[in-house]
Amino acid sequence: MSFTCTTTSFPIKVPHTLFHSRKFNDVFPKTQILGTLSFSSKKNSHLGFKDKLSLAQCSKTSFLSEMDEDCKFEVSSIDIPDGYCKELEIAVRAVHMACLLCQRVQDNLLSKSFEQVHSKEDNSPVTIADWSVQAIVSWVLSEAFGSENVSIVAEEDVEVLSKASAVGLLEAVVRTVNECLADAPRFGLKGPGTDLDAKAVLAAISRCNLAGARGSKFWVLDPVDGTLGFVRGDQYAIALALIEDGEPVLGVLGCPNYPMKKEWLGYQNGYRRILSRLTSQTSVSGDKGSVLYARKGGGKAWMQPLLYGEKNFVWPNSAKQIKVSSIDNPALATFCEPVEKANSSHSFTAGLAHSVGLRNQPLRVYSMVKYAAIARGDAEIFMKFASAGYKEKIWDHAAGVLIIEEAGGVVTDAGGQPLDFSKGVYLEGLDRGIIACAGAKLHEKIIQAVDASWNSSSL
Ligand SMILES: Nc1ncnc2c1ncn2[C@@H]1O[C@H](COP(=O)(O)OS(=O)(=O)O)[C@@H](OP(=O)(O)O)[C@H]1O
Ligand SMILES: [Mg+2]
Repeated sequence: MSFTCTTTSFPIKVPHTLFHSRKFNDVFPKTQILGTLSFSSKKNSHLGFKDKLSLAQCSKTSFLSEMDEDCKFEVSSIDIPDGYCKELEIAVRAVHMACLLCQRVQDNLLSKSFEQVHSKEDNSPVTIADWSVQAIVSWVLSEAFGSENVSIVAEEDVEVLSKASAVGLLEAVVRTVNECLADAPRFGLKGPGTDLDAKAVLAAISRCNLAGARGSKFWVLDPVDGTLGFVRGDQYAIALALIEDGEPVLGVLGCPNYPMKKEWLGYQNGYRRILSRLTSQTSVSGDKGSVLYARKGGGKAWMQPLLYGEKNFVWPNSAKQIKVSSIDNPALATFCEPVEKANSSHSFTAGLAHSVGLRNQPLRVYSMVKYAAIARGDAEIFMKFASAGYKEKIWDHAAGVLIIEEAGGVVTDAGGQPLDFSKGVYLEGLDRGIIACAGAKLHEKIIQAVDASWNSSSL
């Protein structure tokens, strides 16, 4: 028996069949069923109850006194996600609002002009959607929890927006933010009452700062992940996570162009752009867009459709549970990777795919939608091998990692270690690259293949 728990009432993991046996009830008369969860772990596999464990609530004292020598099964405490309910709901609602904001901006961008795309100091693109989403999420979280209690680490700053030459740009951001906040009541959130002025919008954006990443609890936001996909009319994501003690505890991923059904994901690079020009917004809207979320320790991940038309958002908004794929044979698996060669070596992954017998063409998708694809079971493997010297940022991974893990998958660096969110804005100490898989067996194979081919690669 192994558990460490100091409370008097605590959850335990018990093999499902044993839980329902008379023996168990005799031994633990005071147990109360909390639910059933799927579970598969090496630690428990010797029990022969690999995939179904019941979640029971016991009192520690009765547990200890009534545990007898005949009971030769392993019990350990479970991290039940009883906290963060409010945080999760607010975060999901805010991301839904951000998705609709982004859809409006993207449609406008595609139908009118690309002049609305600006360059940051590092030459990466940024649009009014990036600043507006950051302002919205920052404002909503601060209103809900009090700005003094909320620390947000996010990608954008106000440098470009604050320049005298950017007055028109700032006006566009303020307009976009207010349009979006006017919709807050539809999402069950309180709006500001009167429009925010430029000063308030800039304050909301700059309230997010990188220093927060050193704290023990902070939100991390990528307002528009995959900006290149966004400006090209393709996939992108809004990624929000809550980090506590260096680990993501909540993850929310808005994927405005990833429909509840997977069909369109495979049509890359411009298919959606063409589609959106050929069809009216209303005719395609019902089929596109989803928001995924998970809470650490819940053993469940969820997906909701975006809100359309005049409807009001009513929690849990037709949430469907999502699970990773059960495919564990590389020959049948599909792997995703970044679209741009500059962001991950396509030649290395092609060699690696060949070496493990992966036959399907890689699914090249912009943004953290790749994490969503694994969590939803639409692909089995995600690999990213950036060039030497590039340091991965926490906001590009936190939400996706948690959602995949809770959907039943595995995410580590290429050395098999969990990603470390405790060292500031970068994933410090990351070994070579990132590997996310639908299951442990596939993951093991990919890790071994990386080891076998790494030295002969040019990475
Ligand atoms: N050189 C280099 N190598 C690796 N990664 C980089 C690099 N430069 C940027 N980035 C970060 O990658 C984010 C986009 O990753 P993707 O997986 O979406 O790539 S791709 O657009 O599909 O090619 C991208 O996120 P966004 O800036 O939000 O788009 C960056 O944070
Ligand atoms: Mg990003």
